[in-house]
Amino acid sequence: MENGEQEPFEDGDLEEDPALALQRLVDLTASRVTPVRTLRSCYRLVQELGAGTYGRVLLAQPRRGGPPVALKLLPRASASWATFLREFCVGRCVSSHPGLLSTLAPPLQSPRHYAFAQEFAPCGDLSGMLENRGLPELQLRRVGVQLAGALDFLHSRGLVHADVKPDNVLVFDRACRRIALGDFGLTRPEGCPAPAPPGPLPSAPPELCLLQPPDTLALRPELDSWGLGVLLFCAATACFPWSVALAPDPGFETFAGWLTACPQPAVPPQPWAQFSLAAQTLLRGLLALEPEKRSRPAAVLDWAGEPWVVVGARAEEEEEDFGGGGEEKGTGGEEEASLDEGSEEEEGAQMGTGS
Ligand SMILES: Nc1ncnc2c1ncn2[C@@H]1O[C@H](COP(=O)(O)OP(=O)(O)OP(=O)(O)O)[C@@H](O)[C@H]1O
Repeated sequence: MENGEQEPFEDGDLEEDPALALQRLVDLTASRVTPVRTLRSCYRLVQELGAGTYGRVLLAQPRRGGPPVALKLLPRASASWATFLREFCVGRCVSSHPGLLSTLAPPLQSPRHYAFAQEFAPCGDLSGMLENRGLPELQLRRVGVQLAGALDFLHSRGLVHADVKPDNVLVFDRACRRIALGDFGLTRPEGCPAPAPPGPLPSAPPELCLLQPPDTLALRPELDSWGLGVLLFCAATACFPWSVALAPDPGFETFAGWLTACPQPAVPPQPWAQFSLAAQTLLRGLLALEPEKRSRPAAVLDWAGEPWVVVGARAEEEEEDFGGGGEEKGTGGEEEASLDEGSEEEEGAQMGTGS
């Protein structure tokens, strides 16, 4: 923290009871949020990086120097103080792991926004890299291994991410030597009640899709195993295996039929036949229909030394495509970018006009 007081975070250690420890951190952090008249007093706001359900993420250059950051803005009109503090605290607690996006102190509040900075990923999120085609074999396995390590770390701290999907994987280089899982907005201690998803989500497991509001489900790490299985499928094929993990979705029915067929067919149905036997075994484990039978994310490591995709083996030049410099986002020119109205209206001016 900037005020020189010791920060209440101990290298990802959430102590004996993660829920109690997280609440203690939230309580301590509440008095340490720095009020600012405008975010522009601390940052030069460069461009919008993305927007989600809860807020916007801006590329920002700290005025005191240092590398550019991704500044997450949660509008005070819609985001609760507790939600903001919890997302910031979880992010700080897990920042020591390279597979989890680092969150930077201090948390800020301006008249219209709660905000905190995270390390900036120059290649954006994984869904942006999957617009036309799946990742080449090498990158695919790099993504799998890093996410397995990240989730294993999170679970060992008693936390469940609960929102593993391509949009939440940030990419630092197009060869995927470093990727990191971000967006800890839904991350909670294991055992916390999870509500039914607001609508059909392709990354949600069957037990969550079956929930009828107001019923809830206790969060378990197996939820993230399922999310990881769906994500690996997406990363390999550039599409989701189903719209929702419920019958009568045809993609889900095909998969569930393959999983439960007795005897097993010699060749799996499409689209699963494009995976190697190693990857089929991995995906069947991560995507087991019953949560208690699901593999832990670390199962990825058992299969990381073998090819995962057999059909449409990619040409070498494609691999090189992904290894190059690519379309990294920079900090732009010297001028501040003009962003949509609504970013910091309290400042009474569009970005690009003030300093
Ligand atoms: N550190 C970062 N570096 C680069 N881009 C980022 C970074 N963080 C977020 N983004 C971009 O902003 C988008 C939204 O970020 P984030 O998922 O944190 O917001 P959200 O409102 O919580 O979204 P969601 O609706 O998925 O919950 C990401 O999908 C990504 O494209």
